[in-house]
Amino acid sequence: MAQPDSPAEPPAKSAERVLNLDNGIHLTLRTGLGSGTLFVRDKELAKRNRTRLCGIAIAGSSVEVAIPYYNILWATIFRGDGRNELVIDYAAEKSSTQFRPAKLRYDIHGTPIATVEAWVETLLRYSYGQAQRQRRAKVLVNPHAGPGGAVRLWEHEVKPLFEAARMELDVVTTTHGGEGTEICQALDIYAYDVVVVCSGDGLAYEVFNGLGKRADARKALQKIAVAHIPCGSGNAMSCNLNGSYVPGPSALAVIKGIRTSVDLMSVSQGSQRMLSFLSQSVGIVAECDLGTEHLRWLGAKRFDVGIAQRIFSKKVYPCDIAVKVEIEGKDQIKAHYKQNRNGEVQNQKINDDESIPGAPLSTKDIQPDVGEGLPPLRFGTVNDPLPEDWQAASCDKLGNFYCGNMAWMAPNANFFPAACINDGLMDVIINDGDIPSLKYIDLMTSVEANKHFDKQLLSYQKVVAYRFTPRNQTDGYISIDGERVPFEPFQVEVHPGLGTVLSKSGRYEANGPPGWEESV
Ligand SMILES: Nc1ncnc2c1ncn2[C@@H]1O[C@H](COP(=O)(O)OP(=O)(O)OP(=O)(O)O)[C@@H](O)[C@H]1O
Repeated sequence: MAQPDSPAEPPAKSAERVLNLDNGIHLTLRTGLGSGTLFVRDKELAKRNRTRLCGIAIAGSSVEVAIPYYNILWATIFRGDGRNELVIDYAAEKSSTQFRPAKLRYDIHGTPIATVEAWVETLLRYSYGQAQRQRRAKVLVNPHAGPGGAVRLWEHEVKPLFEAARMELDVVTTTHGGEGTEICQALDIYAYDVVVVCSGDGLAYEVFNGLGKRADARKALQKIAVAHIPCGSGNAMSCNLNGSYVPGPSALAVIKGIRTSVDLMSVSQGSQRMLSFLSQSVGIVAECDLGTEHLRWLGAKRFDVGIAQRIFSKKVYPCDIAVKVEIEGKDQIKAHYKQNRNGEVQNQKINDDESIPGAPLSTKDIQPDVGEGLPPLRFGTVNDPLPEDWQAASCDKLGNFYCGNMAWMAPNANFFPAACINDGLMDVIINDGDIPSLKYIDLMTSVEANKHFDKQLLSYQKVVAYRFTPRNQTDGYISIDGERVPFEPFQVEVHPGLGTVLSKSGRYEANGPPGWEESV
């Protein structure tokens, strides 16, 4: 089980680490290698949890149980009529995908209250680390997301944990498409810390766009973190930020999540400008996503079925692509990933103070700071002349154009292993569509094993902007974050660290491109 970051110094004094209560109850806070755990010496509790608690086998003493700090949701002193009680709420692991809130209650009449208060504060400090406690959340639940069931998942798997963590919840079940945008456009950004979407990635797209449409867009995107509870079929955002595609562990990751700057992208098409947080695609992947809506009941499997159905058709998508490339060459990209990964501690917004600026940015193209709305477009719109220093190419045989801002696009689909959360760069992969079927199958199936990155058939670049212009086709699929947009030219540029999310570790949870550790 993942642990939160090491608690900030100063370390607790020994009296703050061990709490001795009546009836032989000892509560010990143990940090250090492999621990970060509350040990509870309590015969009765140990008897009830004979073998395991929170997924941790009980070692050594048969009267001691272990609860990782990561699972601690809250601790408080309940002051009753002449009887004070220490109450500790934690997430008990029912299975690897399900947590249930549970409580420890101990009478503390024989212990000075100040001692217990100090111990409680130490426990909370260790358990939350850099994460904000008791977040105020606007929760949006899309009852029609993915295979359905988001309302049930929210009620049973998530809400009880959020409540046990004493989060302040304002819940809306959406009634129509676009409501996420409307709500976030009008949101009182000083009344909330986070917008949590219980949905697929579509509702997160609406939230970013709602915040982006405001006159104070930049402030709103910095002040309000966006978090995802996976209830759709792809659930990319949660895979990347929570390291999970199921609601229970994701709920815990959101409770303990760290505010982190995330790159966002502006897409201009016709006279429209929209924000994209995840991806844009044209070709086989776009068709598999948007052309399989009728298979929604299959959950994530609908993408596999879509790929299999299309791979033999050798369909090509003629187009012009112009790119402002920042890093070319797979070895250089691995080296960039390594650099970024090793220095990424800086990517976290160290606390929740809204005045903390976004993460340090590695891109050379920082946008000028003008006004409070969305940053101005550095490269103009799709209707402007193409900048001269962009690499332009005509692609007659394109099979797949895929631009990603996150690594996983769905569970087991780490399409962009070199993606970094706020390096100010977008990852673009391109492959032809007329490659032999068996090689195509090999290429597509190698994504699941994270072996596609080094394949010669696949080009992989890091870019700051591009323009895509379809040619010789009357209609087709263009996907922006999984939403269909008109089959017309579009242009995209990245905004370094413009958005804010809650992440488990201040970076994407994916493993990186194969062999990045050895790159120089
Ligand atoms: N109550 C509702 N009725 C109809 N549409 C809704 C409602 N609430 C939200 N939507 C729309 O549903 C779209 C898809 O939502 P979402 O991403 O949450 O689920 P999904 O598409 O099923 O998930 P995935 O992208 O993983 O397949 C969103 O663009 C949103 O506009």
